[in-house]
Amino acid sequence: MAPTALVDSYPPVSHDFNAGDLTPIQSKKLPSAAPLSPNAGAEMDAVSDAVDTINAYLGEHPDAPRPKNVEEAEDDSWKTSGSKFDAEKDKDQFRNYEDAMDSVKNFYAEQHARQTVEYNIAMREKYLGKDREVNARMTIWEAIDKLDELVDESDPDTSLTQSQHLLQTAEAMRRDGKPDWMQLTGLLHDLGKLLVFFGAKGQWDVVGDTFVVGAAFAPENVYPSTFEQNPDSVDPQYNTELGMYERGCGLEKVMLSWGHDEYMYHILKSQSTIPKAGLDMVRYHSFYPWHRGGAYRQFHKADGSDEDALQATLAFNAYDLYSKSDEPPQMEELRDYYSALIDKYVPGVIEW
Ligand SMILES: O[C@H]1[C@H](O)[C@@H](O)[C@H](O)[C@@H](O)[C@H]1O
Ligand SMILES: [Fe+2]
Repeated sequence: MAPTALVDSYPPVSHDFNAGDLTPIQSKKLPSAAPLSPNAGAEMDAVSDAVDTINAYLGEHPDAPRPKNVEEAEDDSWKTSGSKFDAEKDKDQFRNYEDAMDSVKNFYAEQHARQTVEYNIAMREKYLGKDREVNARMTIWEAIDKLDELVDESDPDTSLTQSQHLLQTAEAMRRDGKPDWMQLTGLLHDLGKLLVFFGAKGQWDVVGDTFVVGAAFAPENVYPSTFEQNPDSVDPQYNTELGMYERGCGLEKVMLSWGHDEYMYHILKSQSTIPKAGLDMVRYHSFYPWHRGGAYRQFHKADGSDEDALQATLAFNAYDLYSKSDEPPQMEELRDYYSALIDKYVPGVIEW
């Protein structure tokens, strides 16, 4: 605000203030203005201590005792408040795979045939193993710009660029008053698609919905018949309800088809301070047969941690999917706002 506006909106300040105008009671309470007493330093210290005490009392002093997990407690409503921005949208217009373009159908035919257990182990070794190579050193903004070189073949719902989709997701959350870390998660969730530039075999091992490998392919997946081309579908180690896993082992122990979710989850887990719920949103956002279809519950851990992850993923999903029909956002106008969130949770140069 311009200084003139400030002056206009308040009663005019009197410039002829005179200490002699103070009533005797007031002047008694104030330390004398001049000359400085030999004790001035000590008096100032006393005043400053008193201010600290008051601030501590108000809970505003950095050293004031604060309730534990104050951030989490404040943010709790995101779990249950749902989404408002999409109230008027026709949800049936999204994820219509029956009438999708051939490129989408061909994408899933290839992905479902090629995502095997063997391939998944090799990719985890390559991208997450202790000897993993750093593919690039980039800030989040550089990564967002780079991702615009990709056109996602699996997506029947958007013709916008990747950066526009990321901003739409984040902006819809911002409009609905979701916490800052969640807005940031919206902005970052697809950056794992950079795998396309880091030696992926194609798009089939980067984008699209994810599913469990190493157990029977669930019918809740899109185009489920295309899994017949996957050699694991006839392997008795893998083609049963539990496959190579134990009931209740927890999703943490289950391998999801390799792609941008799992990769980005690990990048953020090791190089950001985004809370666990945000990491889960990234890790499971493409796991539609699970979060939308209700499949793979046999692997849920009894301690409720997978239910928590499901709640987080569902809270995220509406923004990811239904913001795709929003107006394309103006990147330049939003840069400062999101830069502050990036600096708070995932600053500087990231090792990709
Ligand atoms: O086509 C889309 C796209 O690749 C998304 O990034 C992914 O999260 C979705 O699950 C998928 O359906
Ligand atoms: Fe995604």
